[in-house]
Amino acid sequence: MKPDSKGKARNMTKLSVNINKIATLRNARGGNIPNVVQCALDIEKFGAEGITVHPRPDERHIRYQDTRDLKPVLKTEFNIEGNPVTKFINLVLEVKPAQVTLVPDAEDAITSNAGWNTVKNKEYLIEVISEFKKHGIRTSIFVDADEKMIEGAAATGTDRIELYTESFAEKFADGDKKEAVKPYAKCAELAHQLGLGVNAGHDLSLDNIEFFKNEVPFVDEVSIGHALIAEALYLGLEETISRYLKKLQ
Ligand SMILES: CC(=O)[C@@H](O)[C@H](O)COP(=O)(O)O
Ligand SMILES: NCC(=O)COP(=O)(O)O
Repeated sequence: MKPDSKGKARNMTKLSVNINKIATLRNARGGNIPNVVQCALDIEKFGAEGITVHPRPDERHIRYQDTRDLKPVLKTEFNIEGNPVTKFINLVLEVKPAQVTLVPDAEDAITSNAGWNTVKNKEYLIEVISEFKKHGIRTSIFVDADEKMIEGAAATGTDRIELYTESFAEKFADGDKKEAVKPYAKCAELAHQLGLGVNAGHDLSLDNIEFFKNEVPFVDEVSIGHALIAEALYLGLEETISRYLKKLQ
């Protein structure tokens, strides 16, 4: 932990790179260019501290087989995200990543578009989370920055929450930075008090990450994909990752 400008304890925030979009590019031609596994290894070499994938039921980007191919070769933390339908649960129990992030996304969702209602789904989440934890897999659940949902998450036995940052990113882009980040800072503080680890992700970018990191305490990890891969088109993966790492120090 290092103190920030206000003297508050800050932990180091790990960068986990979501490689879904690399798989999207590969799938566009049906071959193996770019090679998703090789890209993940290079991303690790460039300093990322984790690799995130979000296999969706239609396997439009990351395929279930990709997760099996990645697991034995990755050296950093492997995080698999998804809706815990039976097929997904079985995959995670087979692959055994360091972390599973549960996301309540509908099959036809273009991307993740909501956090869990942790109060309504409490029993279901308790059941799924305990199964993953029994197998030594750290759990995280995707939630909106809503204090009731954080309290509900703590009651499920999850190790961490992932704050769904789309609304922060949207308001930040509109210029309302302070207001945008307020609920996230509150919820991260509350999660920490309740003994939960804090992750964050969705629409984070080189533009907004430093502000988020500086304003929101106790963030253990951010997972970033869409913007990072788009930025890398101009900067290259190595330079892009190095810029994120500097902003997350
Ligand atoms: C959980 C989350 O926030 C998503 O951003 C996600 O993992 C990205 O998924 P797509 O690549 O399918 O948009
Ligand atoms: N968990 C969020 C994630 O993995 C990446 O989201 P995005 O940067 O692609 O929006």
